[in-house]
Amino acid sequence: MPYELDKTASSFEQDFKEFLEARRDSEQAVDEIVAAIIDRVRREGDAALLELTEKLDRVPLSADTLRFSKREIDEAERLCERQTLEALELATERISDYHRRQKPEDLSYDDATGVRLGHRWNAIDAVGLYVPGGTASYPSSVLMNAIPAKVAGVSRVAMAVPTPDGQVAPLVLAAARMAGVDEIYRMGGAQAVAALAYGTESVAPVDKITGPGNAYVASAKRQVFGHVGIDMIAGPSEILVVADAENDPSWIAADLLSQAEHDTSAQSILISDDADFLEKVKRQIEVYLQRLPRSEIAGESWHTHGALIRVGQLDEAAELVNRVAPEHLELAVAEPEQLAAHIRHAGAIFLGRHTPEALGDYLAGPNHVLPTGRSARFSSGLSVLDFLKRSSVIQATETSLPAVGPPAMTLARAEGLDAHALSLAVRLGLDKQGD
Ligand SMILES: NC(=O)c1ccc[n+]([C@@H]2O[C@H](COP(=O)([O-])OP(=O)(O)OC[C@H]3O[C@@H](n4cnc5c(N)ncnc54)[C@H](O)[C@@H]3O)[C@@H](O)[C@H]2O)c1
Ligand SMILES: N[C@H](CO)Cc1c[nH]c[nH+]1
Ligand SMILES: [Zn+2]
Repeated sequence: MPYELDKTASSFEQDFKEFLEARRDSEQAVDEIVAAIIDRVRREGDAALLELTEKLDRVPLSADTLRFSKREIDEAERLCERQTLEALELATERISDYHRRQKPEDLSYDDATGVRLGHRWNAIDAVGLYVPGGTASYPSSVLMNAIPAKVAGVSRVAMAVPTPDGQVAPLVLAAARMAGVDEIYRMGGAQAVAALAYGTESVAPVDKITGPGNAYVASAKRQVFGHVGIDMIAGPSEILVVADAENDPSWIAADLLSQAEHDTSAQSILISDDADFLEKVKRQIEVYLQRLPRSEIAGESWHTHGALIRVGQLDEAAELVNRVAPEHLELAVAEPEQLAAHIRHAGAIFLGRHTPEALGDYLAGPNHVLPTGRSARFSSGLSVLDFLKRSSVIQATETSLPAVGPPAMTLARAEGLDAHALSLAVRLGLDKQGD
């Protein structure tokens, strides 16, 4: 059964806390498995990578077959249906258009003392894109990772995708070519993240790893952070819908299942002020679960990590949303903007009854790689900025240094760092002993 919580009940706070913490224990077990995998790949390189890929994805590979060849990508493109490629092209255009608008400008100005200040943006040299592929394939995630990297100007874009039982969706390879990916490797999970971070004989290391994945991928990214950069924790998908009773229950039920079907660890929450409506959605979910192909995954996810929450008034929902900090938030209410004004923590917000989250997954334009596990409290969806970094620029001159140098010397001496003071003093002619 999904959790059923009533905001007016005296046990609400405790129940809600338990609901939010339910996934933590299983995360700890995953962390231990992942630490051992990373350690092996780091020490043994290709040998461990290939052995783990054979064990976990059931695909025997050699150093020669780890990377997809040009011929394999040509062949995959030929296998894709025209209509699907056209939809992918449309998605590429829309996602590119949105992300090009994110490109930031350099900054440069002269302050009142005449010192020139600013910053310059530079692309990261090499990035590793993780594209999930354990139980479903995600050509859309190829575009969402690769397009911002290319817009930023990254020169080496390597992609990892697992090929369980040796299978890969041709559209994944077609999407990689469409988006300009340079290298594609048949590897997934923690071993792929470790190979990208530390490098092996066959995989050159990258500087930053981005992209979504299951709990193993999310844990691996967390554990290699510091050696390489990462975008965020984009783990098992989540949706939170706030809906009034004017909605068609079947629309909302489908929206909740759209994220539940990603992973048994996905999370779907519905908040409403109407108990009858919650009951109708719950019943409709069971109806859909009878017919959806991925109902085994969606059903387990819904029954273990789903929640129906009744509030007295819909405006109480904002406080709960901010505590959950969901990856995706749908506001299926009459005045979505009014409610959205009180939302501070959500990866992406979908306004109104006609904006299902699935639109954002594919081709609305904004990125679908979004923070999960309450990390929307401190991070944002993937963007062009994730593939850039900033160097600040400072230029003082013979005439402007005298204005800012002496107070800097004062601070250096206050810190007891005399060589700092000296490097200013010698330029200002204030180093009496040096004469
Ligand atoms: N947050 C986002 O932006 C976003 C976007 C798209 C997808 N997703 C999520 O990505 C995930 C995709 O998951 P998936 O499983 O289909 O593919 P995946 O590629 O993330 O994971 C598959 C890999 O998991 C590893 N693995 C599986 N079981 C393991 C075990 N017992 N021990 C060690 N490693 C193991 C294997 O190495 C396998 O290659 C879902 O959770 C989905 O919700 C998130
Ligand atoms: N909802 C996922 C992000 O959590 C992204 C996705 C890709 N394909 C379908 N959905
Ligand atoms: Zn989705």
